[in-house]
Amino acid sequence: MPADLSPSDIAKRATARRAADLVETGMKVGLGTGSTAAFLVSRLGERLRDEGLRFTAVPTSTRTAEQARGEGIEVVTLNEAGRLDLTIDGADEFDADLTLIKGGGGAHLQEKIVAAASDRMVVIADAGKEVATLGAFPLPVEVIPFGWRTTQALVARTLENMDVDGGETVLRMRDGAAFVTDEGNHILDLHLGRIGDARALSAALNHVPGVVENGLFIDICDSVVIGHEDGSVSLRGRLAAEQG
Ligand SMILES: O=C[C@H](O)[C@H](O)[C@H](O)COP(=O)(O)O
Repeated sequence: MPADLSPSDIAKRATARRAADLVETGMKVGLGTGSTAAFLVSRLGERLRDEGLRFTAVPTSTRTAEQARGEGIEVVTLNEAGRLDLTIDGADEFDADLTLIKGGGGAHLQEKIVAAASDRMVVIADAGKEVATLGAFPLPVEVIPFGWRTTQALVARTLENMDVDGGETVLRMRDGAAFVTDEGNHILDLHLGRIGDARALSAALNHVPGVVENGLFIDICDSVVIGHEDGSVSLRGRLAAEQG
């Protein structure tokens, strides 16, 4: 291992390298966003140069698109690609049902659309992201800028009727201003502590006027590759079953 990688980065690199092996020449692949996904894109660039791997990528953010192009990967839009074979993406939390919280980097809207367009979604995550109950990580909710304070109040009222422990809703900030997503929207981070019923919460949040999409991914991810700090990986879901 290179001395400059932290234990956490060793875990991220391990999961990314294992998932990168799933990509085959000719595939159309959704590329996630975040620090773990960055290891994936870098590994795919290596495979492209070393093994002649050729595939088409649909990135889930401008950040990932820039990195992928820099690696020489062919990037197309989702509209150009249509149906995708596979999406590989990071997550902020996942539970035993492979329900996810995503959006810590503010990219969950594009990520959810790309994952939904894919035959399968494989998550790459370090072991610390596995939880018994979702909700310690604040749930990102993308809202349109128009009237966001009203949307925030409506979201707060919605949470009063939900099976959660907390209800604080915080506008995400960056450099002293409201964070702006690739789609020109803002993010409310919901500090819930515990999410008792992710399906009910997701439906209720997406029903609020002004909400574009929340960061819960339900029945979308089929496998998780978990990276450990010793450089090993373990599998959950379909990939675990396939590998026996
Ligand atoms: O919006 C960002 C994405 O959902 C990321 O995949 C998620 O936040 C995990 O990021 P990281 O790999 O940096 O922990």
